[in-house]
Amino acid sequence: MSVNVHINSPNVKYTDTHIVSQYPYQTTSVHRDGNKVTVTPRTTEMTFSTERHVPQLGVMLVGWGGNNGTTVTAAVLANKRGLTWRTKTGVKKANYFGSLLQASTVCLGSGPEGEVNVPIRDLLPMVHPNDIVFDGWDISSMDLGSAMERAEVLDWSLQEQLRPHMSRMKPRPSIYIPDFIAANQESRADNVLTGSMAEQVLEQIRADIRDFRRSSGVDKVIVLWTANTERFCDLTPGVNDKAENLLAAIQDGADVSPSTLFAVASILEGCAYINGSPQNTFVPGAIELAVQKGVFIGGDDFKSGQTKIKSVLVDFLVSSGIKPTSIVSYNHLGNNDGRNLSAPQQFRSKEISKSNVVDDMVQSNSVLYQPGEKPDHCVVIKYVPCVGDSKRAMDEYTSEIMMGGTNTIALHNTCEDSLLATPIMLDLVILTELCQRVTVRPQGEEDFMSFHSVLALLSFLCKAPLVPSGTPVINSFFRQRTCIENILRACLGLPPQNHMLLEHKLQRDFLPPCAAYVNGDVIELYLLHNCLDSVHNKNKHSHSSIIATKTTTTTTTTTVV
Ligand SMILES: NC(=O)c1ccc[n+]([C@@H]2O[C@H](COP(=O)([O-])OP(=O)(O)OC[C@H]3O[C@@H](n4cnc5c(N)ncnc54)[C@H](O)[C@@H]3O)[C@@H](O)[C@H]2O)c1
Ligand SMILES: O=P([O-])([O-])O[C@@H]1[C@@H](O)[C@H](O)[C@@H](O)[C@H](O)[C@@H]1O
Repeated sequence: MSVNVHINSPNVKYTDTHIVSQYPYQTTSVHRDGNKVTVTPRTTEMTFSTERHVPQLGVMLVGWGGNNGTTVTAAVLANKRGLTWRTKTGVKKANYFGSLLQASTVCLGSGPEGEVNVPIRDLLPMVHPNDIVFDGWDISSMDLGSAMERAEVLDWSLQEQLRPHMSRMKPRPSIYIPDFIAANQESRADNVLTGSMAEQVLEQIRADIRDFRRSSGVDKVIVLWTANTERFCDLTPGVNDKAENLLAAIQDGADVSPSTLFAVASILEGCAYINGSPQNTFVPGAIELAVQKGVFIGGDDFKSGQTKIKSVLVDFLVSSGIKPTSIVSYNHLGNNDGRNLSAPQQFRSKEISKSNVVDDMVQSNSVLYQPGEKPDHCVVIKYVPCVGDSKRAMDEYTSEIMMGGTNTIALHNTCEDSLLATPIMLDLVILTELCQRVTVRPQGEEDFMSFHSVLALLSFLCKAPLVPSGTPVINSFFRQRTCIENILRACLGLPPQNHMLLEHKLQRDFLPPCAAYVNGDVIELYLLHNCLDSVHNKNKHSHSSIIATKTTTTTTTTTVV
């Protein structure tokens, strides 16, 4: 059941069309001079505005017939229909476990009932995954019912219920340039476009997007790449360094990857484009084109299992003052992704995205690491057909501890790769769509502005976060998650989650700065304003004048206590 979160505060205004919040954005400016560090707090008053109308969202998947593409489509259908199915361990029910937005919660504060936690999806008006309409392309012509069977991800008793619906879905013919993916994929390629690169991209793919938007009646379309991992492409001045050069290169049929071609077509159609694979799809020319058109792009490479754990474990170790000195990540998998990754150039793309995920955490701790010092880090991926989509990940983390000690953590993690990736795909498109409805006006600015076209907020969901030039790349799991939570809180005028719980740490009866009361399915939040330094204490030595603004269903009362 969803929860209706309503913020009672003079700093938040609910109009018919928008939620408008006033938000003091507090940061610090730091200057180091030798071993002296000067820290200057800064506050910038911001106005956040979020459109309340949730559009009908269409998602076009590149690689729709693959394990992830079929599984996400099946999962949404199963949830939408409330399907259950019998397995050897009992009856299973469709759900969205693994989704940050659908299956994880945030604490809104505390009240008479204690802490109140609600699903992230209930913080702001968001697309519900059940309402997403799918379409897409694949170089394999197999219908989605048969492709779901080929994927061998979902229980057969569920597949039987879904097959009549999935079999009617047929991937559109796609752009196929064999040199970018493993040669072993050629046997699938029976559904490919012909004609020049420009005709395929600037005419057919763009026409497909327009056709889907018209025929499905969706309000907006987001394109997501979940096709095979490509080799990296060369960054070539005059070819992909600028938007105009990239468009010219496409006209000339130059060395442009299918994933970049889909990016260009999507951007030109005004559709956000997300890259779920590790290759360098977003060449400088594609990024420039997205900025010019004011279209969101995001990626790279879904962060689903082994790497997600790495971004947690290394954060835990380094934040605990323990020094990882060696990280060995081995995994084997037997799905078609693993088959494609068995080719050296495709493996190299994945090795890069899986290897850089600890850099920010390591570089943050100069007590443990000298400048430039890093743990040994080895990534191995092997293709073992027998295990199918049930990837086996084995990791060994060796760390230095106190007084020359050594700590070794060994993990064995069996991931149903596609069942870990598909909730992430849903979070990516739903978060992107929400960000398309958020604008911000910093104090002193005339107009509201959108987030930068390179949507860094998606970092939590990606192994190799794409960020605007000059922006720090954050891989730490908890920093990434807190970033999303606090930005959503800012849209509601709520302060960042600080976990201080001072109301429980001071030897006084201290009213929480943000009180939450559960009233049926409505969560009422009470923000205390002008909360002064002094508070009541039990022997009444100090004066208190906390102003609480409380809006009840009928009247607004301001109480001075
Ligand atoms: N846990 C995960 O599953 C996970 C995590 C992170 C990243 N990824 C990445 O997601 C992608 C998809 O993974 P998967 O397990 O679904 O792989 P998959 O091989 O099952 O599916 C990929 C699909 O893309 C199709 N394809 C290849 N080239 C295409 C093109 N040019 N146009 C359209 N379709 C094309 C293939 O025919 C195939 O159906 C891979 O790049 C993988 O590395 C997966
Ligand atoms: O689990 P994770 O590391 O996030 O990501 C997975 C890799 O471990 C695996 O080797 C690869 O085949 C998958 O495509 C996915 O990238």
